[in-house]
Amino acid sequence: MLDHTATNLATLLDDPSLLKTQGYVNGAWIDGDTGTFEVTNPARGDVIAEVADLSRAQVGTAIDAAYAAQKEWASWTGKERAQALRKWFDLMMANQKDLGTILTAEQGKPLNEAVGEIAYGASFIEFFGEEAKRVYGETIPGHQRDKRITVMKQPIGVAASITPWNFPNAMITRKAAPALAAGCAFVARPASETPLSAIALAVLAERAGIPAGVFNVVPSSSASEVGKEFCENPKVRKITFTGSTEVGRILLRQAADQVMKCSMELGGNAPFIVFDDADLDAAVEGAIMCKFRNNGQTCVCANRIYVQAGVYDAFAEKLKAAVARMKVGDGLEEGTDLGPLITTEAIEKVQQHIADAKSKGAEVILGGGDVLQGAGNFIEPTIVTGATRDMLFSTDETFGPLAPLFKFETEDDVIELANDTIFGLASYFYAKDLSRVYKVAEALEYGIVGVNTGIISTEVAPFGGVKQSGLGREGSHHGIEDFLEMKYVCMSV
Ligand SMILES: NC(=O)C1=CN([C@@H]2O[C@H](COP(=O)(O)OP(=O)(O)OC[C@H]3O[C@@H](n4cnc5c(N)ncnc54)[C@H](OP(=O)(O)O)[C@@H]3O)[C@@H](O)[C@H]2O)C=CC1
Ligand SMILES: O=C(O)[C@H](O)CS(=O)(=O)O
Repeated sequence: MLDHTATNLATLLDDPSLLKTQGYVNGAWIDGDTGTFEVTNPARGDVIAEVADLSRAQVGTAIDAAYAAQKEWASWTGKERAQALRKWFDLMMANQKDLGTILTAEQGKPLNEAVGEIAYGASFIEFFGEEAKRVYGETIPGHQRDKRITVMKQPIGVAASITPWNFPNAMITRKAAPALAAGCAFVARPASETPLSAIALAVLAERAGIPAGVFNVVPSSSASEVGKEFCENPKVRKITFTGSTEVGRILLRQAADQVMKCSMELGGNAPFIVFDDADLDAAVEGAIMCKFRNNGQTCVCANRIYVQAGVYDAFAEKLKAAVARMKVGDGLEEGTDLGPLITTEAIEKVQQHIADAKSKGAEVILGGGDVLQGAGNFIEPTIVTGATRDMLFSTDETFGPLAPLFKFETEDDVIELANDTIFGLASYFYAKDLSRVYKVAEALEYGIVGVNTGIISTEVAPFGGVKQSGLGREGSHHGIEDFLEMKYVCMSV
């Protein structure tokens, strides 16, 4: 474990100019009217930056700038917007390691995961740059001999985003890319824990020649005030949010007053099912990636692991051996598999879930949730067996390195168990029998089903949830529709 010296982030970068701490509004770098707020490295506990704390009035100014810039941006051809987005993509990839270092320093994930997130985030800009040229309309045969009907799609206007700390780059680009490709202007409010990655995106947007006012970043310590400005300002026509279902409900209620279009990527509670006929080694590998990516801090992480009785003990032993080999440490350190959790509250939630499970009869076969020594938010990964549906992790998202193993007997039993949640984002199962694969994939009530894989995230597919996991889809050619309005023209000839 590192001795937790100060991070001195700028000294770790090839291009320290990527490390800015101001807001980016209408093409200008601005300080916050309400001072600054601190950003800390969750692995070392040291303050790595003091970031501009923009006021609600300054967020309003950013919205005004976006409103003023949007019409001109929408007048560009799809190809012209595509060329600007391509330059932004190229700059992100050229600065991938620096962007990853900034991300790890403020969020904590291992550097290889952070660098991977940059490529994932950039892939949305590349993909939707291409889609900018394919916003097609249609003609419809008239309902009367003298009528002609054409349908056109136009950008919705100003879109505003609120995003979480767990993917500080990709959650912004997954929204900004389709918005800008569609001809919208964008105001991004990043999580207060991780604003530096968003600001670095603005540095590169400016270098890519994206016009002033089209892409704005408004760091702020007050999320609720910014959320209210986004929902109450009549110049904003779309709010797009990634985060907890609880906050999603707040924003939906606030947006209702203006009947604002909303995209919501909310909480999850993913089941990960291992059938008797699964390739056990593949299932263990998939469980490791699905459960421990970002140290369990993703909305698509396996939250409940169901293993059929015939392979339960073998799977538990294999998983325990694999997790025991994982290294907990500073994400900036070579060889780290599991970084810190984002806050001490996140640690307490994992410990609460472990204590609850033990009190209801679960057995800890690895770990136990002890905090590891050092200034960072480090906690040992834990596996429990004997998990049952009355335990907290059956209904609540753990959002940390806890793998609860549930035993099940039949296919019908596990489908009922898997679907018994208010959430419906991601689900996974390992099996070989083809008819079982088809039946289970159709029966799972989720927006995403991973079959014999633990990683489902890609820019080419429509990411999103059903039930209380959200509204709308991000990624794939569907993703741009959320930033377009459809209009038809009925003409008498
Ligand atoms: N479906 C998905 O793709 C994802 C879902 N999530 C879910 O989010 C949760 C974990 O992420 P977490 O960041 O803690 O979630 P939160 O919902 O607490 O925060 C998400 C964002 O919303 C902001 N926020 C908080 N309260 C308000 C408010 N009243 N009005 C406007 N904005 C607000 C936060 O700001 P600040 O941090 O500055 O307080 C942050 O930027 C988990 O439940 C996880 O499943 C997370 C990521 C992806
Ligand atoms: O915030 C998240 O958890 C992401 O949506 C998960 S993913 O898209 O990176 O898989």
